[in-house]
Amino acid sequence: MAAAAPRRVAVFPSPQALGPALARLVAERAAAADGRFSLGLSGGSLVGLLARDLPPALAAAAAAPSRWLVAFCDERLVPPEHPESTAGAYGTQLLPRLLAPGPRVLAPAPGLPPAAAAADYAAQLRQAFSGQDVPVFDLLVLGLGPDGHTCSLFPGHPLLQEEEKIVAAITDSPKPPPERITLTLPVLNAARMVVFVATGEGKAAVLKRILEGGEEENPLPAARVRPHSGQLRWFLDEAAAKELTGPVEKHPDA
Ligand SMILES: O=C(O)[C@H](O)[C@@H](O)[C@H](O)[C@H](O)COP(=O)(O)O
Repeated sequence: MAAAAPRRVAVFPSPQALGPALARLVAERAAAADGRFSLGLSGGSLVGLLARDLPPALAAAAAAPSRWLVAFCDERLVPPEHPESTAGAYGTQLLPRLLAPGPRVLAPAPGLPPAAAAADYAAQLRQAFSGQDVPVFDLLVLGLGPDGHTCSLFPGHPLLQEEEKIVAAITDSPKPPPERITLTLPVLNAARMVVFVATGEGKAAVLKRILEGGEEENPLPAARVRPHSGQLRWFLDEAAAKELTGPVEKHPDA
């Protein structure tokens, strides 16, 4: 495996303090992007965090996301109006709160079976990132499960070996719903910057293992995210970071 990318670990007192810092980072990366800003978003608790803190951060910078391309790092194959839909959650909670004109949003086509949904989403990405063998996102914001999963890449799953596809289907996700599509590791590792966001005590043990446990023969999915030439950042709250003993950047209350 390639050498680990340099990484920074930032610890905030609470998710409420972390959110504005994450939003500022997104706004800064967008402002620094050359032309279009491509942003990949994950689901779970991130949706609420970004919906709360990204609109004010962009309003403060008077930045409209019209030059943004937003895509989802994984999606649960449920109808968009279903409470488990990541695109649906962003579509109702975040996107309407951004200044117009809004971003271009790529979302998996609803109603397709898993393999066809993955192929369709891969085709959308290939078109949006034409000229690149593997889409290079300016920023990917990833979550972390207590089992070490990220996107819909789960521990021990054959999808961890995927080297050709940029989007893969999964029909046996251990976290429901079982049918999903996900960006693959080659896409995650091609990004210019990856930020993992993990909050809560339930993530503490897995973070200790990923960040301070040393090399493993079969690394957890999140530990396999080591951008080839991009930056790797971790945004944690104190509860999630409570088992870490190595150096971290401590941030005061925002
Ligand atoms: O489908 C999903 O659930 C997400 O895309 C997944 O990758 C998520 O980011 C992690 O499971 C963390 O979720 P929480 O932040 O809600 O713990």
